[in-house]
Amino acid sequence: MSGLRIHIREKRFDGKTVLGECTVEAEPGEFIALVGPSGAGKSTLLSLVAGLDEDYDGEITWNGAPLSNHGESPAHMGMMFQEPRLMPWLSALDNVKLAEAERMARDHDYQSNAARLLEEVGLGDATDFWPNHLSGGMQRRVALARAFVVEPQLLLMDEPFVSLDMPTGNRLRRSLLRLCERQRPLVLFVTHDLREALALADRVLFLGDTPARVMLDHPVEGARGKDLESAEVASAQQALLARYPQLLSGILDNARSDADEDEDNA
Ligand SMILES: Nc1ncnc2c1ncn2[C@@H]1O[C@H](COP(=O)(O)OP(=O)(O)OP(=O)(O)O)[C@@H](O)[C@H]1O
Repeated sequence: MSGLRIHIREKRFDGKTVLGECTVEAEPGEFIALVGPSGAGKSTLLSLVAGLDEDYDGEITWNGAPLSNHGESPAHMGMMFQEPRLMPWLSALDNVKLAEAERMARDHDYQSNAARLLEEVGLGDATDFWPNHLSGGMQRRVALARAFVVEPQLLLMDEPFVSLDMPTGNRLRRSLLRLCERQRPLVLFVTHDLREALALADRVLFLGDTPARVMLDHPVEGARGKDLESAEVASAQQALLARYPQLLSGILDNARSDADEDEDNA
């Protein structure tokens, strides 16, 4: 098949099975959100796909070939995490260029896309800034540009916009969708915010149970890029909650306690 196929039979940490039987198939260009209660194994699953952890029983393939971090990966892969993980001694531009280094070494005619990507995410005037002179939202923009500069066929995102204020998060979500529209990567996007999943994704996968497995594969109605705070997203969330109350209670409890924490910190 074309695209991504994940078949995990088992993933253990310290003798404890964290992921059980999990199968996910996804086509190139799809945007898939992965949600589930805290500790369900979302980040673990992403790190297996990223090849950061190869100690598991199962197979992960891209267009039928093993997707491995060793040697040449069959899919250009982009990643973005909760923390922007920028090199503090490099400018914004050089941080993005760093992700192109391998490609530049391989292809001497390759022209850097780093400046154009920074322009696209709204940082055209800040390319020479050091990370510690950038706001948290701007640092995430650099990380977003860096994820896309490799023109990824597969983009792995682990809560990339968590703990940003709503307007900053919304601007980043819009930038992400614009870049997706142009480059059409397959996106695996981990979030604990069900509204964010319903606003961005084509499909939402719910990871849950012990050991974790995919408990629900939910196609999202409507176009990508809904407003997180819209009535459309609220009613989609309500409908899901009414249909799968047991499944979603853990996720919504997380979201509520995060919101309480944000209020306490405000
Ligand atoms: N390196 C590790 N060593 C041991 N246990 C680990 C390790 N990484 C994760 N775990 C355990 O695996 C389980 C799944 O963790 P994971 O971080 O993947 O969950 P998650 O769904 O991403 O959670 P959250 O939403 O809180 O980030 C948890 O019980 C966690 O404690």
